Amino acid sequence: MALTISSSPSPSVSMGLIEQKKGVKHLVDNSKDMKMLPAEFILALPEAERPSLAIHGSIPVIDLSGLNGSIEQRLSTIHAISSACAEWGFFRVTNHGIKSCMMDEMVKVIEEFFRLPLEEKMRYGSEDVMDAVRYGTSLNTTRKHALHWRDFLRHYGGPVPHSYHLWPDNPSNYRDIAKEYLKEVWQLAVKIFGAISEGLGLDPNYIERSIGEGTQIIAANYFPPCPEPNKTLGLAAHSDHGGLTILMDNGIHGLQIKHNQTWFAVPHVPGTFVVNLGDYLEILSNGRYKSVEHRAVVNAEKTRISVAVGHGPEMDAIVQPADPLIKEMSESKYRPIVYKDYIRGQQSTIERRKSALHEIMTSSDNNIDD
Ligand SMILES: O=C(O)CCC(=O)C(=O)O
Ligand SMILES: [Fe+2]
Repeated sequence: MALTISSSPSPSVSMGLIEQKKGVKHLVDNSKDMKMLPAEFILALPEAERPSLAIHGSIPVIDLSGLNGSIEQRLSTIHAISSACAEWGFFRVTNHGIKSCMMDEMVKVIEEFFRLPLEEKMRYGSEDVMDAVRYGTSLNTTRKHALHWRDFLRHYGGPVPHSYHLWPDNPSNYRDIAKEYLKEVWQLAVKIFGAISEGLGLDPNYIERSIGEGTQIIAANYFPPCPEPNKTLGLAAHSDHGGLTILMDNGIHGLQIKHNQTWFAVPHVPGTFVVNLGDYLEILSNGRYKSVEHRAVVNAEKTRISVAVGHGPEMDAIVQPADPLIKEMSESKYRPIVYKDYIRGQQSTIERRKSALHEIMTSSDNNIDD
């Protein structure tokens, strides 16, 4: 069922448009002892999809040190990654080579950014989904929809971050820390892309070659405590547009993933990353792997921060299934599309889920609800 703006009368208070655009941190900071969720945030979620009903589960855990081990270890790690991609589309990585202190430092500087006065953050305010740097709130404030309980900072990274000079210069160490973090995360993504290529029976460099210079986008999400967390979401169900997202948070639970039509809560495990497949890999694998819907739930007590970094092809690349996989399956299950057009379309939806991907599927027998 679609998420729609609740039509039932709500006893909650209501906010003006200007106030809405100031975001949820500002709202919470300026409302003493808020007990009720403002009506604009109430999401009409089907009963079975209530955040509190998610099952506590565990996703596959991949020890990446296996990729540098003996031939047997390497093959068994690649096999474990392929199975995780086919069965879950989500896995946790350990021994990934990024130091915990760097992860902590990144979360800390993001937290400092969100703690800046509103005017300072608004220097990066943008409603254009393609802008290189954007501070904002909810999902898409240019269109009327039930608001999401999150503020965000998004910007491009990449091995050579062309937009570096546009990134926040306050906190003063933000650029240095983010640059270093994004560089390491990029290398990690390339390593996993290599294993996924091999698992798909492709040349080990196939995906790396396909993404070329690539596109890396960081989305730092800030979810303050919410007065009625079961009535809204920090981020509603969506799949990511890129190939791989590498995600961490500040230790506060909130990520849920849809697996076999059931929402699973994914716990925080210190020092690890959660990796998920996005639409680009579903397309490239010609549907062998599916991007997975996930969402962020909020809680009444603690602020949650998550840092998601997506990795996809160059903006002007034409996204389509890998040739060898089209030949193997005797059909192409997705229509070619320029990646930036795909992103623009996906980011402009308000009922996100996997709607953008469904638009480019060539046959209706693709499992719509996977
Ligand atoms: O907050 C989370 O755990 C998920 C964030 C996410 O899915 C995103 O930014 O795309
Ligand atoms: Fe996501």
